[in-house]
Amino acid sequence: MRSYVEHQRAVHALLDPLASRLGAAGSERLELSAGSAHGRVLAEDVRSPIDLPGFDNSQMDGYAVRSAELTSARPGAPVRLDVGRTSAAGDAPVALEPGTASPVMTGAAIPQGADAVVPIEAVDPPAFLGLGSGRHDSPAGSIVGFTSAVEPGTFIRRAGSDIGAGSLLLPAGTRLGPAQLGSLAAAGVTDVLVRRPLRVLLLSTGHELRPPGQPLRPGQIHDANTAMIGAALRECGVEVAEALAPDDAASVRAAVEASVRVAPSGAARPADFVVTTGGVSAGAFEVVREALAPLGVEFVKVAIQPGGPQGLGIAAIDPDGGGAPIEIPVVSFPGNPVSALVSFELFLRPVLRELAGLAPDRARARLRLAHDVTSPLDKHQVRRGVLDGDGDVEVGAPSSHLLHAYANATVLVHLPVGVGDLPAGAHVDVWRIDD
Ligand SMILES: Nc1nc2c(c(=O)[nH]1)N[C@H]1C(S)=C(S)[C@@H](COP(=O)(O)OP(=O)(O)OC[C@H]3O[C@@H](n4cnc5c(N)ncnc54)[C@H](O)[C@@H]3O)O[C@H]1N2
Ligand code: MOO
Repeated sequence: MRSYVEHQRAVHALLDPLASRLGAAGSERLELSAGSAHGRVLAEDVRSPIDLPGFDNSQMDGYAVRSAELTSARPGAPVRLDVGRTSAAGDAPVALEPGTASPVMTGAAIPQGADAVVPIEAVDPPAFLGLGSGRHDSPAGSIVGFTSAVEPGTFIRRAGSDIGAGSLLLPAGTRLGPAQLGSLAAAGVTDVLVRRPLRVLLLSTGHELRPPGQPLRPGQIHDANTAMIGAALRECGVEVAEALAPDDAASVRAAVEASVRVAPSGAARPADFVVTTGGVSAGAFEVVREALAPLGVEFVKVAIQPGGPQGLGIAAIDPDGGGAPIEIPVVSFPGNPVSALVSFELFLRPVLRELAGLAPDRARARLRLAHDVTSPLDKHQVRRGVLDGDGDVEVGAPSSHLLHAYANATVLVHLPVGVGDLPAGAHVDVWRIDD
């Protein structure tokens, strides 16, 4: 039986070569306004076409001044200046006449001739004179006083201080989240070249399965794995094609063969890899094993619970007969829903997130057990748990059909090989799954 870490490495080695398909060759250009670039990864460097800020502007609501005119300003000996023209956000720059101070608003262009801004709170009077309600400039004859000197540059946001025109805004490989999309928008960028996502065929197998919404005959159950593993794959930036295979090896094989064909219209791209659930253990109708073992997929037992029976390998497929075989990586998970999702967390999620330029690991912590637990000595057991009011771990039952309990869990609890009985208060490693 292979260890969990050995199998994790094997899955990594199987899928890591897919990185070569994610370069600029397979990339696509997306309009940022459509929102579809969110979460995608840049395929090329993006340089800023403009300075940001685009012009010197004020960091405060206040008065723009010539600092040299305020050098003598003291609390008992204020410098009084005539109020000049106002600069509001969106106004073209105005000129600051010598001997005047211009009302300037946050984000407004610094008037030509000014070299500092004094916040309104520090001005006498600490209010704009006659501005507002449709009045843009203070009445003629308005005067304001300043009671301290000001350093040149105070409260001025210089043009290009965030980034200069032509400088690297975002390097290739950047994942486009809110801050990155905002930064591109601020620079006026309208479209970007992004890496194409990997595409997977997600094949759920089982004669008993019916999609949610279809009536169940005796012995039938709803297909949970397609929705669950499909969502888990999408969270890793993977594009998912779903298929529910009837319970025979020929249809499993046909679904995998169809996934590697290039559609003549170019509408649906061929899959880069295949993930299956079900049909891998010791039963009489193990269709995945029957269909894919002859093509080169290996079925193994991993010292883990849940998720013991696993399959992986390269399937060599000759979709049109007689041609050169197409090789496609396959990862097969057991059908029990909890087993399938735990398998995904341990074996597939890290490598897929790495390929997508996302953080591969779950947030980890070492926490105390709220109660005694028992785990099989020869298996790495992964239980689902929640934290109690003290932040200690309440560990759920181990059975791999308890999907509802998984849906309410906030941590995966790791009880490695060699751990048998653990008392309340003992420390265990947990992965947070509550994001
Ligand atoms: N004699 C043995 N029996 C079993 C062994 C074993 O070593 N010897 N291993 C057990 C373990 S552990 C697991 S895990 C399962 C794995 O079975 P399969 O991968 O072959 O999966 P199935 O038999 O197809 O299904 C198992 C279970 O999960 C339900 N299922 C399957 N697909 C779905 C789905 N898409 N949505 C919801 N539920 C699904 C299925 O109805 C079964 O109840 O084998 C044990 N047996
Ligand atoms: O490995 Mo099975 O996943 O224990 O239920």
